[in-house]
Amino acid sequence: MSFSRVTIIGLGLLGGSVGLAVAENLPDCRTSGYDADPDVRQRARERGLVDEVFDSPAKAVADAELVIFCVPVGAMEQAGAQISGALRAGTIVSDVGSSKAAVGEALRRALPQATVIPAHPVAGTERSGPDAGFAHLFRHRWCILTPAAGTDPQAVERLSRFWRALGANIEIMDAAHHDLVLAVTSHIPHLIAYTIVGTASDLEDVTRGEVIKYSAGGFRDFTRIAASDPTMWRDVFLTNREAVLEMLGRFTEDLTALQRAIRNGDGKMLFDLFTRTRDIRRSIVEQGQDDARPDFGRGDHES
Ligand SMILES: NC(=O)c1ccc[n+]([C@@H]2O[C@H](COP(=O)([O-])OP(=O)(O)OC[C@H]3O[C@@H](n4cnc5c(N)ncnc54)[C@H](O)[C@@H]3O)[C@@H](O)[C@H]2O)c1
Ligand SMILES: O=C(O)C(=O)C[C@]1(C(=O)O)C=C[C@@H](O)C=C1
Repeated sequence: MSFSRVTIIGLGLLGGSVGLAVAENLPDCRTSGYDADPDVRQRARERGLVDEVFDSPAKAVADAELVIFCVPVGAMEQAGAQISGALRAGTIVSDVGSSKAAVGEALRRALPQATVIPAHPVAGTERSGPDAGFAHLFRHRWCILTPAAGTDPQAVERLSRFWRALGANIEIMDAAHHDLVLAVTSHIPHLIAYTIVGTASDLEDVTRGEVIKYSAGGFRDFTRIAASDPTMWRDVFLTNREAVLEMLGRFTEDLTALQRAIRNGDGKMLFDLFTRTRDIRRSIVEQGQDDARPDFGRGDHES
């Protein structure tokens, strides 16, 4: 059975995209929404991100069968607590947060009576806010569900069906494993982008104007990632601290080995590594996961 009433808490990039994707793919499902920021609520009404925007979180969730929290991961517990007295029995509670173990614990603490199934659509852009969302965001993307052991399998299947209807592919994973994998594939790449753009802007011998003027493809790609929302990413690093620190330790060791290879003129090491990494890129393209493809759902929304 699919959901006929879904509430979205947080109407920025992710919340807005979920609302628009439901309208496009599940026309029989009615959506309601709430955001803590009155300006965002106003813009969400103007853009029609959900069928009805409420000024109170309790009213927004009153008849929901599914509530999805689309707020920064550090705000999940407080956002959950705001609706704790207002949920119907049997409501499924989920989220879209980028880290999963801490978010699952936060939502279960705030809503002990609810069926909590954390989720992470691995899809996004560097943009944020109510103007950033679009209906195709989840098409051909993975959505990872991290239910705790013992979660009702029918509820998990119901949520999986919901995300499949929005175009996503489903993977079910242990929350701790999710956090380790995403530390490598998403969180550390963002940290590297923030670092390299920060370093470039702090240089004394190279002016900020030169950095902007001569930014070639590689650096420009880093600047896109480094433009991502500061609140969201602060919270990701604070909630996925252990996995990020573990992977950062490995990364730092590998970077030091590269530094040594450059100093020692060890061309073979550099060539072998660059050959291995090129093969990874080729595998991604071969598997059809290259988001430069025209139907990947980003194109017309890029600024
Ligand atoms: N941006 C991405 O690429 C991306 C991708 C996948 C998952 N996520 C996750 O999605 C979530 C939302 O990210 P986003 O990019 O949509 O951010 P966003 O800044 O675009 O939207 C977040 C919204 O949450 C609202 N909010 C904050 N606290 C609230 C509260 N207590 N109650 C109600 N509303 C509240 C804010 O006002 C804001 O409008 C985060 O947990 C993030 O980790 C983001
Ligand atoms: O494409 C981008 O701009 C993103 O950063 C999206 C991205 C990612 O790292 O892949 C960012 C955070 C998420 O939790 C999921 C997706």
